[in-house]
Amino acid sequence: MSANKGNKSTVTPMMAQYLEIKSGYPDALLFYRMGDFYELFFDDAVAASEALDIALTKRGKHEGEEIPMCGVPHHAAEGYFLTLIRKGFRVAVGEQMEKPEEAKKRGAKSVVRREVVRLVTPGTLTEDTLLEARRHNYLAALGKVRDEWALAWADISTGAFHVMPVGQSRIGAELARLAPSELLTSETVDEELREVLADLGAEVTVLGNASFDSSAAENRLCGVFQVQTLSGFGSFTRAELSAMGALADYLNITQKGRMPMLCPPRQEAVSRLMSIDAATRRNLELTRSMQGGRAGSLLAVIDMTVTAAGARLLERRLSSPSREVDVIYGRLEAVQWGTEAVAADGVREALRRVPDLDRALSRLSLDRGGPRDLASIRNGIEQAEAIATRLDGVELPDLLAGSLKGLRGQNDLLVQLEAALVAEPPMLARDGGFIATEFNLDLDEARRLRDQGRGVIAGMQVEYAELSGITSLKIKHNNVLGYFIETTALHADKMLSPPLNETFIHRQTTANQVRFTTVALSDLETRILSAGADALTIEKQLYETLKAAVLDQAPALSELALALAEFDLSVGLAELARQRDWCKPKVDDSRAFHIEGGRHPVVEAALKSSGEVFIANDCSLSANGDAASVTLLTGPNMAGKSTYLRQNALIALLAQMGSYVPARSAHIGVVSQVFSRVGASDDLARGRSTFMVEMVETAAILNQADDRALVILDEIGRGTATYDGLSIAWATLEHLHEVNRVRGLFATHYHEMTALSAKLDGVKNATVAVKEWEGEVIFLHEVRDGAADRSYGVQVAQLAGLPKTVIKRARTVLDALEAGERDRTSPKALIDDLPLFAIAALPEPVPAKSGPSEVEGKIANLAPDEMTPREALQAIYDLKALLKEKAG
Ligand SMILES: Nc1ncnc2c1ncn2[C@@H]1O[C@H](COP(=O)(O)OP(=O)(O)OP(=O)(O)O)[C@@H](O)[C@H]1O
Repeated sequence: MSANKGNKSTVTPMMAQYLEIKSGYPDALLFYRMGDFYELFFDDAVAASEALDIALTKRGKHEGEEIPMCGVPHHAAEGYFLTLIRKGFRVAVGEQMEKPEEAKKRGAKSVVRREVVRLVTPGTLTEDTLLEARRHNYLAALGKVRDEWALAWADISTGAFHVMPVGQSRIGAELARLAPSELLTSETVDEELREVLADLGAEVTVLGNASFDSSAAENRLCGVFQVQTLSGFGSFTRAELSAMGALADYLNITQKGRMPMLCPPRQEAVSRLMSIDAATRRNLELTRSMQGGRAGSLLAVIDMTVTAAGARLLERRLSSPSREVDVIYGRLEAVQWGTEAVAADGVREALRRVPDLDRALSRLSLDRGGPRDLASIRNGIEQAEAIATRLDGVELPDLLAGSLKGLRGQNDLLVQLEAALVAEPPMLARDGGFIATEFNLDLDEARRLRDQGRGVIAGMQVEYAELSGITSLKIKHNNVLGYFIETTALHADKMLSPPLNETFIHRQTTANQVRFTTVALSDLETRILSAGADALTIEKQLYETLKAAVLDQAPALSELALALAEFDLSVGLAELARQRDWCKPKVDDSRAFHIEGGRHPVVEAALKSSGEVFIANDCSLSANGDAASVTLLTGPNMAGKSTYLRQNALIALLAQMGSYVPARSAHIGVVSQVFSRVGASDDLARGRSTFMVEMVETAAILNQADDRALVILDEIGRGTATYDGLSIAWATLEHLHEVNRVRGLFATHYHEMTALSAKLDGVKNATVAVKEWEGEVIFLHEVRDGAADRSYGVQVAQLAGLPKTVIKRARTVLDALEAGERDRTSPKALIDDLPLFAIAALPEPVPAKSGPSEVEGKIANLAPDEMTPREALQAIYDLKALLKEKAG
């Protein structure tokens, strides 16, 4: 049953109000506040009960039919909001705007006034419980005016606000970088970009074109920032204004006019950042692993920050490495300071005590905060001061010297907050108890009266017990009766008869108890209550004053929070470099790419946890002038080709985000774009064939890569028939070399391609070494110059546990094919010549000989303590060779 068919004349006043409010929010689930609960009705109730797995009940009738209903307690609502949002719903929160008594004054049948105070959507969350502390929660808007596009994005939980123009072909990549949880588009844009947006995985909210009107946007934004003109913030294109304006409009709609604190918009220039498209991000597992979570991603492995804001800054940097040498250099200097300075450890310790200032500030500005947020601000400033003092007189690199300035200047606010707040205040201002004693004399006085009153009540209980002779008599309190005297029903008669009934006034009889009051108790209660209420009123006023004092300093506090995050990130990356033995890369404007002893940080960490060692490898892609430099990598399956390819891309990326890198040394001429593709990855979700996806992605590289691009191609062409695949891979490599002139790594199983190195100056061959022993492969994971002779696919299949008969048969087929290729016989003729498949009897194991053998003798002569690992390995090979020889 739908709520919309309600005929208001036949419905109860409350249902009429419900339907009226609901009609304004047809796309949201309306949480309608009723006392201590939020209730949902009609279709909303059915959908919510299913999504939340809560009971669906009924409440009254509407047009003769029962109304489906479900409800959740208001204090637990946040959790339910989150579940619903994760399941793709949006929630409208309808609150009671007055007390029931106030409504009654308007007439007995009046309904409490209710209004939607907030629309909860994925991009507009602020509650700690709903957010991931270490990740940004971006709300983005995509604006288009004529043929210009722009992206604006904000994190209202921290106040960050950015905008930038974007070319249409880059929209997907930029959205992949930001990974917003909600994207706003206009009706027109939504149609035009349906496919890109579907790929995004974010909630797309389509707004009317009016929200994107660029002229209205200017006024709206001037209103938000309370300025006459936006020119103080920079000059914006019409498309940028449109995107920012839509964002502001949406915040206004969802927050019901209560604008969150937003920093002035910062313009980002695309040309200053390394460009990494969506497929590359997925493929390199930068911030999310292939499984979708943070675990297993590069971010998870390198995150040694100790504050939430530091972790968010790290994610930002990793998602958008710079291509400006100065910026990169500045960040690297900061990390270097962290690795060397004695003071860095102390800074890290102080940072551990820093709370999430950004999010506390944002909640306070939206009036969703409480005393605990004030305490977060206090504790944050305290630690900032402590760090600043610790660094007094210490020589700092420019970036951190700038941050140090941001840490200072909040002493007045700190003094005020320290004096005002108790050490650990409660979350909500509602119940008081957060202002310290001796901060406000009136408050101290009101509290004294209130607390004394409680002492007097205890005395009164003793007095009445004596008077009545009932030792079990108690004075209790509840929200309905206030203070009352209670005895068991056993004493009812006595209490209700003279002389006691002259003092005790009967109030209530329950199954087992009788309750009374007295004139003296009522008086005392009034005094306690008013003292308590006075105390609460004063505390609430003080809360408002303190909140205003904090918000007054909001811009400076945001700067302070950023400065703390910068310190956290620098010392976090320094700690990482120290622990993992990473080196400071050299980054410049050349076209160098020279890495010695490079490692894959994620694979290395995984191997380490199982006690294995990662083999470091060099990589040299340095290019002459504007020529290309591509290494063609061949080698068996499982040898480590993919790992090698990715590790070099990751090293470039880490260097340009301003981090040390997992290598012995690294020299990188700035990379403007990174492309990484793996052949034939499934993309069934998008309904494209694997090969089609591979080709679409390859096309994107060939069309976009310039001579500053780093291109990593892993087995391109393997998704189709051998000769088609080889031809495509061949032509792709030629194009990358001749036209795009990139620096790149190209892994392939098409050994025919190794011939290209003779024809193309910028192409050289490399292979990952293996040793073959008795038909088995031993992976050495060493990258060497030269080409692999074969793929060892059959041997790997054997390792994977394919039945021995299948392996044997595969060997026969392979030998025939290889022999045929040499003699140029057609495959058809070869197949015809092969003997039929038969389950061959496996050879019996050779029985062991008795007595010490020659092999055993040699083993006895080995001196392990004097051998290098290489000599030891060689000795094992020799022994095995001997064994084989003996076995004949
Ligand atoms: N340098 C290394 N040192 C130690 N172990 C490594 C190294 N490189 C790779 N490995 C190990 O080898 C495994 C296979 O590596 P990878 O997937 O890169 O091989 P591949 O050559 O790309 O294989 P395929 O051709 O089958 O895709 C990895 O999971 C890792 O455990």
